[in-house]
Amino acid sequence: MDQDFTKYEALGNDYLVIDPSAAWASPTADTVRMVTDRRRGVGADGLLFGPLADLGPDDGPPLTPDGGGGVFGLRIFNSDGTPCARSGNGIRVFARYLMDHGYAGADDFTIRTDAGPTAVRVLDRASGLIRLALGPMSSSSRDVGATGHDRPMLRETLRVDGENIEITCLSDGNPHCVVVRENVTPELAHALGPRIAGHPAFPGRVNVEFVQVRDHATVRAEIWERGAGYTLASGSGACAAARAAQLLGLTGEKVTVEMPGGSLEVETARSGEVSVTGTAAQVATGRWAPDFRARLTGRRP
Ligand SMILES: N[C@H](CCC[C@H](N)C(=O)O)C(=O)O
Repeated sequence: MDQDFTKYEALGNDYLVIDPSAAWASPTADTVRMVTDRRRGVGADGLLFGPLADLGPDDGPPLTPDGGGGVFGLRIFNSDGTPCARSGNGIRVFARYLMDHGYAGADDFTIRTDAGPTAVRVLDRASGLIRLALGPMSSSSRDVGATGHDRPMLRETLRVDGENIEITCLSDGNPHCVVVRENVTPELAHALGPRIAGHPAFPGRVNVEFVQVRDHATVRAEIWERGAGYTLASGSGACAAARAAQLLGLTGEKVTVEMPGGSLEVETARSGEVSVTGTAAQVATGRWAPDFRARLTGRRP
């Protein structure tokens, strides 16, 4: 492989892809932080490690990194080094990587992450328009990782520094907390996002989506992610925003989610299955400088 890493972005949500065939070892929390650091590293919201032939003990059917069976294993990391079960933008990015690097020849394939399989359909190769089927989203507090007895988390009140905030929570493998407001801004996400993401009601932390309903088919979302902070867009966050708005009776089955980095189309089938459609694009490929590589590998250059 003539590159150590590739950088992609999906609506300004940027990811580094490291191929195990070119890696020094599996990423650790430390090395993820080093490479995603925006000043001392290459910089990204997260890191994608794959394609992998093995995801660990409860692995299910064998993965086929060569594309033979069309199932590709992927590990996702947030920029703070924590693992992340799923990423709507990251999986589209990885799908594009698989297409660009000759792993995926067909327009339909599957990417397996710690959250299970995600069905990928390439709608337009030239523009990188890709649809992901994420399955149903759960509103169960157990799936969201919230404290208290198991219950659907629709229209709950969360007390944050003396203020009562109405929240609706969902999980697609990642936990999400949706807050509907008449107007949402980056300032709101920066002010309230970290206080909800790290609230004691969510011991494993939570991704937070601030949602403004424009009309029955359009919402605007500002996002604060656990593990990455403020991002310009989030695929699973957009799904949570659209699905929560629909469950609250504010929108229909097809919703355009506008985020600072761009828009995604989210659709909920009658079965409750959620799919998301959007683009992803390659930015750069690169090589580690010898000294940086030495720090990553712990070996002298
Ligand atoms: N950027 C991702 C979401 C990452 C979620 C992650 N921050 C976590 O759950 O830990 C996306 O496009 O879906």
